[in-house]
Amino acid sequence: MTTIIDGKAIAASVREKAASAVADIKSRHGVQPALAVVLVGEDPASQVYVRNKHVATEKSGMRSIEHKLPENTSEDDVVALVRKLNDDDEVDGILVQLPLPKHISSDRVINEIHPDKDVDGLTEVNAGRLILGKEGLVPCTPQGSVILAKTVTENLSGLNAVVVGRSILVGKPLAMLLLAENCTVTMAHSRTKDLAAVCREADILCAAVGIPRLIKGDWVKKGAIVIDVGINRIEESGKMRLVGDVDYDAAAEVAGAITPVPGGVGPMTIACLLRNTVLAAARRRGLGKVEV
Ligand SMILES: NC(=O)C1=CN([C@@H]2O[C@H](COP(=O)(O)OP(=O)(O)OC[C@H]3O[C@@H](n4cnc5c(N)ncnc54)[C@H](OP(=O)(O)O)[C@@H]3O)[C@@H](O)[C@H]2O)C=CC1
Ligand SMILES: Nc1nc(=O)c2c([nH]1)NC[C@@H]1CN(c3ccc(C(=O)N[C@@H](CCC(=O)O)C(=O)O)cc3)C=[N+]21
Ligand SMILES: [Mg+2]
Repeated sequence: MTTIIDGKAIAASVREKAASAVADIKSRHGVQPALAVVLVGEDPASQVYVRNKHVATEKSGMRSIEHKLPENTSEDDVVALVRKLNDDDEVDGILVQLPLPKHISSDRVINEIHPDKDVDGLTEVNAGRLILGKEGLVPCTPQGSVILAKTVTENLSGLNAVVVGRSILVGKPLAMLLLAENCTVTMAHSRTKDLAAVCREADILCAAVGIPRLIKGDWVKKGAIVIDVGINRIEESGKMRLVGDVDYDAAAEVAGAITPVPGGVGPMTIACLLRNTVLAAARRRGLGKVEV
């Protein structure tokens, strides 16, 4: 039998832990952790995500500060806002929603975020810490993906992990986290030869590509853990629907465990963002160790 990994339920438990840490911080130290989200432009999908983050942040007991800037905002103005948030002692976490409009360098903007407030874990400092095995803020989607895999098998040591996709936001940090779990990691991408054969070797198969149902059922090894990061909006029989990068129905026939889309990795991303914000608040404000 295939286990359908319930990302929504697991995310709810991560969010509960974050909420009780927030309550604890409030009662013991009288401070309310705060997350600032910066959204530039009117991309509909980004607006939905930012809205969801806002609701989840407030539900956890933290303060949510939204900065919505028009599409034509200059790079310098976005950088100026990030610097202002860096200097604001009440702000614990800063998230700049990606993608940014084309005239703005996301690399420049992201690296202006103070590493201790970088709850997305995307700055050079946090990416460096991850690769060096030092403590830092870990990107949310990869973090959530590994939590989900570990609900199936707590010990991932020695397993063959294949990560399809090598983006800075997902694929690369996910490969690093799986390596830290002592997996044997293969990173596949658009130039990989015979992707099907590479995938068939995977005990843990992670797809972070952005192509609907790229990964076919017969690319999945029997009993494998399949983590589908992809979020693709497609039109099917006249209706819009969300599908992953994995051909879910076919893959579920062979996988040992699989994440659905929606209800898999997506909710974990937001839960881990709350977790990172609590961790950032505790570290920055010198509140000692918090359990999240
Ligand atoms: N669930 C969640 O919370 C999140 C979901 N996502 C979703 O995850 C997916 C990936 O996002 P992201 O990493 O930002 O995407 P990017 O577009 O930044 O990266 C896509 C990666 O896929 C690789 N790729 C493209 N085509 C192929 C192919 N035919 N075969 C193998 N590899 C290929 C690219 O390779 P190359 O480097 O060679 O170009 C690249 O490394 C998207 O569907 C996105 O919506 C993203 C963030 C969070
Ligand atoms: N700086 C930055 N950090 C990000 O982490 C980031 C980003 N930019 N830009 C866009 C991507 C995408 N992303 C998602 C978050 C939640 C869901 C999510 O909650 N998904 C629900 C469904 C939501 C729906 O119905 O659309 C689910 O899969 O069940 C999906 C995708 C974060 N991203
Ligand atoms: Mg990219």
